[in-house]
Formats: sequence, structure tokens, C-alpha cells
Amino acid sequence: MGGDRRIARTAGATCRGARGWTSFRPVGRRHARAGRRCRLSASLAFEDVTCLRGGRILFEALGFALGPGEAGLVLGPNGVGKSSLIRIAAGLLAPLGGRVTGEGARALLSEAAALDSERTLAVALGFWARLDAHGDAVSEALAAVGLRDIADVPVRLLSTGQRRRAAFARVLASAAPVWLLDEPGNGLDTASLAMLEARIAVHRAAGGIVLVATHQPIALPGAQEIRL
Ligand SMILES: Nc1ncnc2c1ncn2[C@@H]1O[C@H](COP(=O)(O)OP(=O)(O)OP(=O)(O)O)[C@@H](O)[C@H]1O
Repeated sequence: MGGDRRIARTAGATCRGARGWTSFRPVGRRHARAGRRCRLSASLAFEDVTCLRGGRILFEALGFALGPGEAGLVLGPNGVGKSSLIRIAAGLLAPLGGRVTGEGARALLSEAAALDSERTLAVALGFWARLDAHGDAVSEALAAVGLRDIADVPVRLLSTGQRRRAAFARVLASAAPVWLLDEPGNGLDTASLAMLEARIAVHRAAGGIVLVATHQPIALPGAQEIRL
């Protein structure tokens, strides 16, 4: 993976964290964050990743690495490739060059919630949670995002903000240590945004990793900025 410290580079992109340039570190090491012992073992790294989409290079030779408890914040104007980066991290889009490595399952929140619109919220979420072998996590996840009272409502009847919270509940119920969140705050009111930030903080405190692409301000203390 190269040297211990590597300057993230890309055509017109920078990658910098609160503690300076990204550094690669051994996977699975105990991460002392705020004096806490981490329970999750996770990592995510982009190494010289180049993205071609629609015949256009969106970013080139992009590199960054996230260890337990860390967050990456993908920033940039419309159409620059933020969602494409998240899709590459999720394994849904192959990079033209470079590679993505990491440890731990990844959960994706994207524009499409991928919840069966004809099923009730609880059943639609349960489908995915059972695939992830965490079927019993649905009720807890719905409570966490404030949707337990409408667990029996069909997904198609949910409002925009409720739909986004349901998509986030799917991430919570997955128990994946690596969260890939594409515009997670879209459609959320102030209280829901605060809930999202709080859940992300709890996840990171437990050693989880979060990679967020967003237009709106989301509190991610100490996050590495990945500017496209
Ligand atoms: N399936 C596709 N096929 C071809 N080109 C695509 C496809 N999806 C997106 N693109 C193009 O890739 C570029 C980057 O799109 P992407 O959605 O990653 O940008 P973004 O930074 O997330 O934008 P926004 O801030 O508007 O959400 C855009 O020019 C878009 O037209």
C-alpha cells in the first residue's frame, strides 16, 4: 500500500483531514478515540482511484484512508462525481484505475432506498435485515430514526423525509461497520438531522467508519475532507 504517509491526490481534488494529510495505518489496530476502546474493526481506503463516467474522467488518482472511528466528507459542486465516488466505495461502480480496499461490511444509503413500496416499512426493512442476518434489529432501528409508530404503514405512503429516515434505518439495521451515506440529510428536518448526526457520532465512537457525500452542513467532527 505504499509508505506510511501518502499525499492524497487527484486531478483537482484534495484529501485532507483535521490531523493533516491522510495516512495509511495498519488495519484492525485499537483506535483510541476520546479515550474509548473501539469495538468495531473496520477500514476503507482508496488507492489511486480514477473514475470514468459518461466518457468523462470525474476524478483521477484519488487516495484516502479511513480507520476505526473516522469519517470522510466528500464535497464538491453538482455533477463533480460525489455519488460516483460513493458507488465505487460500495462496489456498485468499477473504477477505471486504482483500487478500493478495506475491512468490514459496507452499508449504503443512496437516493434509491431500495425498499419495497408495497410492503409495510417493518416488512420492507426486515427483508434486508434478514439478508444481513440481523432480522431482530429492525424494531430498534425504526425507534432510532423515530419511525416505530408507522412501522405498519406501506413504504409508498411515506413522506420524503420519512423515506430518507427509513433508508437510514436500513443502514442501522445492517450492523455494517462501514457506512456509505450519499446525501443522507436530504429532506430531513432539523430534529431528524440532529438524530442523524447523533447516530453517526455513536457509530464512530464504537469504531465504525462513515463516508458522507453531502451538500448541506452535517456535523462530522475531525472528518477528512475529500474535495472533488
Ligand atoms: N449512469 C450514468 N451514466 C453516465 N454518466 C453518468 C451516470 N450517472 C452519472 N453520470 C454522470 O457522472 C457525473 C457525476 O455524477 P454524480 O452523480 O457522481 O455527481 P454528484 O457530484 O454526486 O452530483 P450532485 O451533486 O448533483 O448529486 C455527472 O456528469 C453525471 O451526468
